[in-house]
Amino acid sequence: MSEIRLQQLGHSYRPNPTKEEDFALKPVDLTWADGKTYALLGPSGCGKTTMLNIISGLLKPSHGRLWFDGQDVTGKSTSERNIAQVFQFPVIYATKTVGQNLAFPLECRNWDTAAVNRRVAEIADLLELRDMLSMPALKLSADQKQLISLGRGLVRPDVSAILLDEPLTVIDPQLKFALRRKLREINRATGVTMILVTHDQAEAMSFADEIVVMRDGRVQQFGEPAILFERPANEFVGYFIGSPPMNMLALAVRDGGLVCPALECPVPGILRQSSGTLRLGLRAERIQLIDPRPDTPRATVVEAEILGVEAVITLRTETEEPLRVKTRHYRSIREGDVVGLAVDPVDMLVYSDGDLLGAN
Ligand SMILES: Nc1ncnc2c1ncn2[C@@H]1O[C@H](COP(=O)(O)OP(=O)(O)OP(=O)(O)O)[C@@H](O)[C@H]1O
Repeated sequence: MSEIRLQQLGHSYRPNPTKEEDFALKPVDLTWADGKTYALLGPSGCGKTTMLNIISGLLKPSHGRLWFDGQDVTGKSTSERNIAQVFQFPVIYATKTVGQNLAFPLECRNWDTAAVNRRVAEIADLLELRDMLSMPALKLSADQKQLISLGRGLVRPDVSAILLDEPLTVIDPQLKFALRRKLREINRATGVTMILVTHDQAEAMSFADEIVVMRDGRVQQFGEPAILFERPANEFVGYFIGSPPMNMLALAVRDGGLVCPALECPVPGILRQSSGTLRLGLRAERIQLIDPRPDTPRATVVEAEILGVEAVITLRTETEEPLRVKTRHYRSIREGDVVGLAVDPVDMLVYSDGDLLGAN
């Protein structure tokens, strides 16, 4: 198991890259600690698979170096790196039993039969596949087949990391939750580093200790799920993380201070000379709906989307800007109602030309 370090690692599929746009992955420095769970998250085409393939050794980067535990592995093959991979579709040996599938990587390394059986039993226990060892692998459900794919990686005690490329895509929604939890349990039990590629923010948030958010080949933010939610480094992260996305409201400068016309309130913030387009970022979960009073900002209810115990209320502010609020107290709210808004200044984030300027 290894610490993985990317040193100015980047990739262009073009022979002579000259401009930034030529890079599918813009050069980046990142360090992933041994034993944690990570997610690479971003929309289609943002460079997640390119980064994963460089780490696995399927793709040689055009720029930078890759280090595993201080050892330069940039030029090494996948097998020399000891990386295990789980893909979108389970990869199993269809003619073999579950046990034979798990044993195969060890037999290829010439382990003796007794040691193979011991290790296969250990891994089968961990994956809760012990009762199925003699069953044909083909007979298993899609989530169990994914566990076999994972098991074939885990069975090697020297595996550096397990890379998971959208492994939950073909899993039924009801089973996804259980399999995701199982992956985390396995990570905690074995201490093996896991890197999950996904475009699903909920999946990334519930799986990973830390998330790398990417867009257009560039790392936008790297951090714990709670930090990405509470302090998105830029408007894209605020939009991509959270459901609904972070609200963005226009800001104006009055008498040297910041004000939000939609909320009719001052916004604490550090204002620099160079400040460009200023916007206020507000999470839908941090806005309270109250009875309208003359001294509070108001908005009109456009629609309510009921999600069970809570609802997302879409409002139109007095400046005609849309605003979304997530609340449990929605039962008496009707379309066309005028409601009051309450926001704690600590929840106000100021963005200048898209980047976080300062939290208050
Ligand atoms: N073999 C290739 N040759 C040329 N360009 C490529 C190649 N593979 C990927 N690209 C381009 O590199 C960029 C990043 O692609 P990549 O597959 O890494 O993104 P992704 O985030 O994994 O997308 P998805 O979620 O759709 O798989 C895209 O613009 C893609 O078109």
